[in-house]
Amino acid sequence: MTLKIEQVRKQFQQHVAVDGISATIEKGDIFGLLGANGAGKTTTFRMILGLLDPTEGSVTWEGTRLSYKRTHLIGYLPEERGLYPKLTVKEQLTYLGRLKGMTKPAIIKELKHWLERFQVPEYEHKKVEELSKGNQQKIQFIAAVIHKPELLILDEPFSGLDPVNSDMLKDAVHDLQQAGTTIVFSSHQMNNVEEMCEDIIMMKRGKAILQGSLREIKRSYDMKRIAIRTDRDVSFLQTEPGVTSYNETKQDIVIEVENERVAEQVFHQVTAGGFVSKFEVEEPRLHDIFIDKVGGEADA
Ligand SMILES: Nc1ncnc2c1ncn2[C@@H]1O[C@H](COP(=O)(O)OP(=O)(O)OP(=O)(O)O)[C@@H](O)[C@H]1O
Repeated sequence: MTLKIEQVRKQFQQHVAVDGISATIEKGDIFGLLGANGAGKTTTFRMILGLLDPTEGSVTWEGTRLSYKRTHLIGYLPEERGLYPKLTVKEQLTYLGRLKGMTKPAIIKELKHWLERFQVPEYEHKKVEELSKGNQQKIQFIAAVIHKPELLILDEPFSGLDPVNSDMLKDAVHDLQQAGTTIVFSSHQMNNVEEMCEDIIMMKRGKAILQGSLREIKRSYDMKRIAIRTDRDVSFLQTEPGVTSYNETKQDIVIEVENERVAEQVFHQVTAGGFVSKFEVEEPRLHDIFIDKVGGEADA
């Protein structure tokens, strides 16, 4: 089961929201879609789901176009949460499960399983409006997965969740992946993306500015962070060409350098003067790559 996005473009009047995105996502992958606010992530999701027609290009699942009619194949956690506040959790999920073609006993069985798993079995008979935002999010997640979709699209699944709930959701997503579900998700929280994805696309103003395996991206990225531990004074590094930042933490001096060549140079300078107990070149964090590539400002 392959999800294929080919040269997809979406134009709203004069505005190009998505501009020539391509990606191949294999069965059982967890694929990350990153970008600042307004970069085009939700628009891309809507095209994958068949809720929006691309202006150009195509999205196919096993060679055929996805449409919301093939709804049993797809699970979607939208960014704008869409639960009915006055319905109980059971009523809500029964309604949504029926739309996905499930029988009532199957819905109840799955619902109980998920509520147990999320440690909130007592929510079955609570109205959605009585639940906190984070807990509503868990219910919305259950709504996206209750019918065991083959393709799961999660738009900002971790927003608003505390660390415990966030971990619970991550475990659930991992288990679904193990069971063969193909998962595409967006997140502004780079640590979540680092933990979960093998492949990513980073979007800016509708275009892919970085794409591929996260490991390769990090390996090839020039920006390097170095942690140094020594009793010697290395403050001369502050004005060293190629050193882009210098910070003294409690134990280490942490600097950032432009590339590997500068890292080598710094190594020779620092070690020439005597004993250094630590000199560690770390991979760049996705957070730093994001800031470097996308910048601080939103795209909208
Ligand atoms: N129906 C629409 N009509 C006109 N413009 C739209 C429409 N939908 C989205 N846009 C524009 O397309 C751009 C991309 O929006 P999109 O919602 O895909 O971004 P996003 O990456 O999901 O952002 P966020 O992280 O804030 O959710 C934005 O500039 C937005 O204003």
